[in-house]
Amino acid sequence: MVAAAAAERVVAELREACAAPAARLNEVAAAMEAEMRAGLREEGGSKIKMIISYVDNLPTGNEEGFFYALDLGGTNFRVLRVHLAGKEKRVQRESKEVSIPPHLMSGSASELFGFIASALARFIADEGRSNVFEDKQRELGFTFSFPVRQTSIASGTLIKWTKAFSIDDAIGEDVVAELQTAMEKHGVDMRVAALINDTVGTLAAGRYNDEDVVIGVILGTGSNAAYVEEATAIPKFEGELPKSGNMVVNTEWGNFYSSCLPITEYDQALDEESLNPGEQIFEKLISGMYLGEIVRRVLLKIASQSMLFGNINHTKLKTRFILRTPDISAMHHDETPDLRIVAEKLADNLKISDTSLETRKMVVEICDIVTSRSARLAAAGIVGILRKIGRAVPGDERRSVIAIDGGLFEHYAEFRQCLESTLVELLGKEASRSVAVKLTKDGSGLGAALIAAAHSQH
Ligand SMILES: Nc1ncnc2c1ncn2[C@@H]1O[C@H](COP(=O)(O)OP(=O)(O)O)[C@@H](O)[C@H]1O
Ligand SMILES: O=P(O)(O)OC[C@H]1O[C@@H](O)[C@H](O)[C@@H](O)[C@@H]1O
Repeated sequence: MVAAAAAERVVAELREACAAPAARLNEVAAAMEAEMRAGLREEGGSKIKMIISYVDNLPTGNEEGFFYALDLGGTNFRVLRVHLAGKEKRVQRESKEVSIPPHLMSGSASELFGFIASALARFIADEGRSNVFEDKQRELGFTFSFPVRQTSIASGTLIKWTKAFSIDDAIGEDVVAELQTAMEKHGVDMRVAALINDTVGTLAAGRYNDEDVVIGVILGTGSNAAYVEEATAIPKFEGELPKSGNMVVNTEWGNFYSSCLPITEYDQALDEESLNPGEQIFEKLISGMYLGEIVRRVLLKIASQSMLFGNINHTKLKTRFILRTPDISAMHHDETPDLRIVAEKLADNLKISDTSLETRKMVVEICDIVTSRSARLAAAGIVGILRKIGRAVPGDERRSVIAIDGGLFEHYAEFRQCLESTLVELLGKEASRSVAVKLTKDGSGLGAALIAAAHSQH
């Protein structure tokens, strides 16, 4: 049938453009490692910022006390109170999660930080008069999942927004000062003991339960990675060398770019129409905010080049971000014999009905091509970091654990399996035996509390 042939051609071209064989992934890993070195050499040395976190000692497990955590991520915002109980490692957590009202993502800094401070004030008010603090001031770990040039453990200026945020008057401002001002306005008496990126929190939370954790990765709405670097391997670091000899670095790998990346026409169009054109290219290839959108663009091309979906109204199909990564995850994992879930998703989201089983299989294949590329590139980024720190290379017997959080990794099984199998493929059977990947939940909460505890004034 002509329609099927035209559609097949689109899929064949997509498969070719997204191809990420081991040879190409090794080029990506080598480019990542080279960009890491350039970013450590001098500020602005690379597109990847390689931000010094001022976290130079990771949790010991002895941390004790009550600490609060604020977690501002790409789609949600949480307030937590964490009770750390030392070696027993019983961690009690009370938390409240709120979705970030979309209008706040493009409003003003004072609106956003006012929203955060008011949620914090309500959380504390709901505690009632708890005497655990007596005369001590409450302390807070602030997890802020955007690129910040840290100036100390508890201060840093916003470099730029990413994902779906774009609040111009916050750029260049100290995000802790903004929060502190908003807290004072809302009568919240609390000290920000630490400002951390969520990858640093994930690394800290991972290390709390496993001393071999050396890398923290987020694969959620956005994507990023942090790792433990030797302080002497950071030429741009001018501070006093930490006693531990280590420094956690937030790579901000989402902004990585290399000509060896498998970029398609769909990625280029998505980037041109995004809030941050030319920025975060690696993130736009691999993270949860974008995978569904890439698939939508492929389906739109098929609809415009063939009658495969019949004579449909393209309005939905032309609506950006109408197809989300949870939707393609559901289609990708559809095990019903007639791919009924695929049919439902196409009808509900895109008004594409009465598809044949062949057409549904083609849609699943498109999800698989896009998601496999994403998972394989994420694995290549991890291998680049491992090689930078001389881990999992021939002769290295040390165990290396990668702590990973984020809704994409947690909920998309095909993605997770592809990432893990690609790590084995790239590292080789021998070396990959010393590497483990661990889903590490709540680095933004527990990790922030742990780092706040390590910098407590009590
Ligand atoms: N079932 C799912 N399958 C695939 N991806 C999912 C699923 N659920 C959530 N996600 C992805 O995870 C992202 C949310 O990640 P999460 O870590 O919870 O928050 P954030 O990244 O905003 O901090 C969503 O934007 C979405 O892309
Ligand atoms: O947890 P999220 O919202 O998916 O964020 C992941 C990453 O998203 C990127 O866009 C930010 O620049 C990083 O700082 C962040 O770590």
